[in-house]
Formats: sequence, structure tokens, C-alpha cells
Amino acid sequence: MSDCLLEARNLSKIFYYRTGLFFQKSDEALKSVSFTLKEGKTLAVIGKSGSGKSTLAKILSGRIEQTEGELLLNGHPLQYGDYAYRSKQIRMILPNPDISLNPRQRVGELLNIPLKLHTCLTDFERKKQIHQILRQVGLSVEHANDYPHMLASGQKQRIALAYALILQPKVIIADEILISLDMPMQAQMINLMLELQEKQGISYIYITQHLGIIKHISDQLIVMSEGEIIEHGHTAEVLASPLHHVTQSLITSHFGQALTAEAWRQDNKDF
Ligand SMILES: Nc1ncnc2c1ncn2[C@@H]1O[C@H](COP(=O)(O)OP(=O)(O)OP(=O)(O)O)[C@@H](O)[C@H]1O
Repeated sequence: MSDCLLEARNLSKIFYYRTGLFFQKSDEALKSVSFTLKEGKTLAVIGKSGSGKSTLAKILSGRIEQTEGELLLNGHPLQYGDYAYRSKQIRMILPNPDISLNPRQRVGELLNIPLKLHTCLTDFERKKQIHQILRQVGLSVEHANDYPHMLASGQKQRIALAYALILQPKVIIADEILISLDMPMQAQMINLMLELQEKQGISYIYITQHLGIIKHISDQLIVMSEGEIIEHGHTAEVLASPLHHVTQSLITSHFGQALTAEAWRQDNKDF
């Protein structure tokens, strides 16, 4: 049996938008994107701004529909509009929790929403689940009573992770989630995500322009440009010997130089 958890087959997305009363333009944001993700592994997606990364994340999480192509989870096709099913399988971490958390909602109320919407758990069981998730992300159960403004940035990021984890999905999508945190906080979050992956077999799709992070956490790497996958392979191999000039320029602009196998071995700290 194949150990492939998620498969994208020729995903394409064309956005149509009006430019005047009688005019319409289109933007081909994704062009026949295919990849597979194994259970308990991390796939990183990198690319310059406008390359289609967020469009891909939105299609995977079911927020927008692909124009063409198929998505399969454990070999079964996922349909657009199947949000109740998909949100238990694939969840996106809330981007920028400093802004996206509702200031009038206590943490426990926020985490209760997906449980109420998508499970048949009793009040007591939901409370138990919320406390368990808070502990899993390294927070205390008392944080369930806090409002977002009472939390530090790193704690808000943990709440965003808890919100993604609460329905126990198989795949978590992280789109540029650590950008607002300082380096020690980024390291803490990454260690937490890796620990959850080891214990629970979660698979991550990690989207970023920050190569320092993906070098440490991802198994496979996809490089996107103008809606297409231009390079794909083991992260260490792609970063040490990039074939495409866009990958080469992403690497030199991040690390200041090409990443030789020797540089790769020596660098074990640079987030
Ligand atoms: N709702 C939309 N309507 C029209 N065009 C869109 C829409 N969303 C994205 N696009 C276009 O699709 C292309 C890919 O955008 P996307 O946001 O997926 O790229 P990205 O790699 O995530 O960029 P960034 O790193 O800046 O977020 C861009 O040309 C963008 O203008």
C-alpha cells in the first residue's frame, strides 16, 4: 500500500476579475501543480512574492476551488465545499494571530467553535479537549480564560497552532506563520511543531520565503515561480545543488552565497 497521505494532481487556478464595465482579465495563479505528501513528513513550498504559494494553500485548505485538477487524501478525492470533512483532515494555522484573534473572545471560546461546529462532543468533552490541546502546545489550562490582549506574541502563536490542532487533523498548513516572532520564539515554535509531528504523525505543508527555517524542518521542497513548480526534491539536495536560476537566486539572497554541501554541514544554527 502507498504511504502517500495527500496528493495534488495537476492543480490549476485562474482568477477572473473585472477591469471595467465590459472588460474582464484573468490571472493564471497556478499551472498544473502536482506533488505528494507522506504521513509524518514536512513539505516546504518556497517562491518569490506572487509565485502562487498562498493560492495553493487556500486550495488545499478548501477556502477556494481549483479551476482544474484533483486533490486526494488517502487516495480519496476531496471535493470543494466539503468543509466539514476537510477541516478535520487539513487545517491551516491562523496567519498573524496578533491581528486575526478576536479581541472579544476568550481563548476557550475560540477553541470551542470548531468543536461545536464539527463534532458531536458534549460540553464536558469539549472542555476536556480544549484543556488537552492547550497543554499540548505548552500552555496551561488557565489560558482558556484569557483574552488575546493578555497574551504575549509567542503565546498567541501557540493559540493559533492549538486552533489548527483542535480537530486532530492529519495535515497542517502553515503559511508564513513565524515571520512576526523573534528568533528564540521561532525556535521554540519549530521545536513544538516537530515534537507534535513525532508524537502524533502530523504532516506539515510549510509555506515561506524564509529559507533558514525550511532548511531545518522540511523533508521535501517545492520551488514555485509564476504558478509553476520549477524544482522539487529532497530539501538538502535542492538547496545544496539548485538547478533553476530562481532557486539559486532565492538561496543566495537568503544565505548570501550558494549553499555547498560543506556549508550545509557547518550550518546548524541559522534560522
Ligand atoms: N483573489 C485574486 N484575484 C485575482 N488574482 C489573484 C487573487 N489572489 C491571487 N491572485 C494572483 O495570483 C498570483 C499568485 O498570488 P499568491 O498570493 O498565491 O502568491 P504568493 O506566492 O503567495 O505571494 P506572497 O508571498 O506575496 O503572498 C498573483 O499574480 C496574484 O496577483
